[in-house]
Amino acid sequence: MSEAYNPYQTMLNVLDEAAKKIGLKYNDYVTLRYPERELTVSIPVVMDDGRTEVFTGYRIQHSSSRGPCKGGIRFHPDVNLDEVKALAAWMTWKCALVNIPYGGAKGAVKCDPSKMSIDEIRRLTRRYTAMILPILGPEKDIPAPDVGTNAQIMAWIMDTYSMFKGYAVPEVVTGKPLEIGGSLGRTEATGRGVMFTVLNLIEKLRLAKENMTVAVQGFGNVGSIAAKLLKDQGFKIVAISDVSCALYKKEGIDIDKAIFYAKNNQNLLQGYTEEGLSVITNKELLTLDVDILIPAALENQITEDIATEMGAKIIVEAANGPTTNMADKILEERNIILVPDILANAGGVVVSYFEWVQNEQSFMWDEDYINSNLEKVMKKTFEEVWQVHKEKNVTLRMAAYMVALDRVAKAKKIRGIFP
Ligand SMILES: NC(=O)C1=CN([C@@H]2O[C@H](COP(=O)(O)OP(=O)(O)OC[C@H]3O[C@@H](n4cnc5c(N)ncnc54)[C@H](OP(=O)(O)O)[C@@H]3O)[C@@H](O)[C@H]2O)C=CC1
Ligand SMILES: O=C(O)CCC(=O)C(=O)O
Repeated sequence: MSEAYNPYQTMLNVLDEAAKKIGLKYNDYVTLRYPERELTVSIPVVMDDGRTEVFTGYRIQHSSSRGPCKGGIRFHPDVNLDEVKALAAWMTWKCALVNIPYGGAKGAVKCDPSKMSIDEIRRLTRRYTAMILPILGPEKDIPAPDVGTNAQIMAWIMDTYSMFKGYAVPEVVTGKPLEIGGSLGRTEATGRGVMFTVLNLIEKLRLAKENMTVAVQGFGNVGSIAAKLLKDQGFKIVAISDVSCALYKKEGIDIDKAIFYAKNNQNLLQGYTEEGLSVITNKELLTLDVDILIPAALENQITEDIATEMGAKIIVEAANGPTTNMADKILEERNIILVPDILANAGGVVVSYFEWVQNEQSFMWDEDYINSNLEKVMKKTFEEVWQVHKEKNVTLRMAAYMVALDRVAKAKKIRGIFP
């Protein structure tokens, strides 16, 4: 991976610039350039054919200054340490930005769940959990779903942790099934937060949502739900994609039908048909002439060349880290508005926080209460970022980092650096 595309370096570049802009001296924030703790584990798993395979896993805790570390677990064949370090740091900034009492963490296992049986995934999850267990806990570090993981995997994490403790500890993980203490609204929360972000932005820009065109890259938990909720709001979703293919329809794709199809086709869009639908390339999707582009897949998708050819007027980052530093500069020069990941996709961790609070209280909130509180948090956070963006004449990404870093640096300063 070249330096420019190293997600941790991407994060550091923005962090350093934000620190300068809010007047922090190097000593005031240097510790935030490093994760507090990095754990790499080798996870032996007996595969269905009797072979023992050893997988590499990580759990990175970037910061615990504002509370327990918090962040998802990714199962993906291409994960690497710097990527997980970046994802952990982005969690610190995201939790601070939406002002919930958490620090940031992220975990990952280098594996391809699409090529593994359910039993192999369960054995891998349980062994990985056992190996990172010393640094987990409801008051230490609380995992959640991310790419390649889901509520069932969170249930196995909860069960493995609880077995070691000797009693049920639902609050050790969020994004669990409802039956064991999961929260209503968590599955949809990230996509719903993306939808609120789009609505908050177009209100500021005084644009009417009806028939605004949207392209969504990635059709997993976040992308498919964001697409569905935006379609329900009156937006026209003209393009969607996953690893298997990218699809375009000028009149708008029937998202409910596409979701139903993918669910019954091993979560793949490949083979989906509709009258007027055509297959396009991933690059064509990213550069389509649409009102809004929503990257909802992985990092480093919007590179310099994509940014140069970008046809969208607005980008709302549902994925973590989809845009490189150089692409950011080009988009700014081209006056393409970009709402950054730590704001746009924060809905997931906000409802994770609600889930953790419900578990701590042994009490369940109803879905309307959860969704309306999520809407309030997303609106308030958007307003704060927008104000800094206008007052300081900086991009929305820079404004979001300035707000978040200020909160984390203050917490660190008040607590004092050891000794
Ligand atoms: N889940 C959550 O609550 C949160 C997730 N996020 C971020 O959102 C993003 C998506 O996560 P999530 O939806 O949970 O993950 P999922 O695993 O549910 O879905 C990921 C999707 O991205 C697709 N994809 C992967 N690579 C590409 C590519 N190169 N081009 C097109 N599509 C691609 C996958 O396709 P296929 O299935 O074919 O492999 C899949 O449709 C990630 O960046 C994640 O960190 C952020 C906040 C919270
Ligand atoms: O819900 C959570 O705790 C974290 C979700 C996540 O991994 C993310 O926001 O990137």
